[in-house]
Amino acid sequence: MRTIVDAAYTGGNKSALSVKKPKVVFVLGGPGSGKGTQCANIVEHFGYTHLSAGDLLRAEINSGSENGTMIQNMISEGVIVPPEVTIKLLEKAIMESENDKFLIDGFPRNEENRAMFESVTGVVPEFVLFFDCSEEEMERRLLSRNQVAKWVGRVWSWVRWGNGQTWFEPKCGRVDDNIDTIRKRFKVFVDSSLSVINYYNSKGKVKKIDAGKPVAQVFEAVKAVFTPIDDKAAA
Ligand SMILES: Nc1ncnc2c1ncn2[C@@H]1O[C@H](COP(=O)(O)OP(=O)(O)O)[C@@H](O)[C@H]1O
Ligand SMILES: Nc1ccn([C@@H]2O[C@H](COP(=O)(O)OP(=O)(O)O)[C@@H](O)[C@H]2O)c(=O)n1
Ligand SMILES: [Mg+2]
Repeated sequence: MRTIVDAAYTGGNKSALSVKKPKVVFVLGGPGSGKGTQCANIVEHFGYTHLSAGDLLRAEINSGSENGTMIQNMISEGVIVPPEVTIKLLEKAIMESENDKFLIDGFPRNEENRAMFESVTGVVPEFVLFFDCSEEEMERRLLSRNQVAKWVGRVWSWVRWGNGQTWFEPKCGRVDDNIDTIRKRFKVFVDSSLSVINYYNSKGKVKKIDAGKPVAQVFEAVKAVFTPIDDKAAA
């Protein structure tokens, strides 16, 4: 059965989002710049729903969908998945939510993502939050995210098997948080994603945050962006 979301891709019909008209903020920045971490804070303080494009794609792999193998291969290589796949997942998540305010994290990652999202859904972002961070710092964070995931896996298998000698090295963490794929993801960010940030910058929509600082300090800067002007005057 054709759903209203499918209809958006089969020509002629209006996208479901052009009817819902959600308020959208794009959250962009290199891999490891802290998008997911700060989105969790924004959700808590400002009532947005967080949609991570990467998380939606990983959930699609785990659901056993027909696109799963293709997505898995592309993520392992650090390349960008065809936009119709990612947009469909975002549209579905937005339509299934009762909220009307969304942080879209890690999307659009190239011009094709951006142009198709705007033309299919008719939605333009309120603004774009850009986490600016050096590659050295992002690399450190991603490798440490991988280490933390591995230790969590080891402890989990220790608890599960009840002895210190695990029978297997658990496969934990993200397949793309290894140094080779991290470097490829940095290259994709510079070659393809920065142009999206430049595009929105030319429209005066980019709020740039220095993301190289500790989490709490980054969030202070983020809060200033989200706090309405009236509230700032009253504070
Ligand atoms: N400001 C920060 N300082 C140090 N580490 C951070 C900071 N923000 C996030 N991290 C850590 O860096 C890693 C990547 O953060 P994450 O939010 O997943 O980034 P992204 O979604 O942009 O890849 C995580 O392990 C996270 O705990
Ligand atoms: N718009 C998007 C977002 C993610 N992805 C894929 O998902 C991977 C992980 O994205 P992510 O946003 O979870 O990664 P981080 O920037 O959070 O580290 C990317 O390297 C791409 O392979 C994509 O193809 N298109
Ligand atoms: Mg992330």
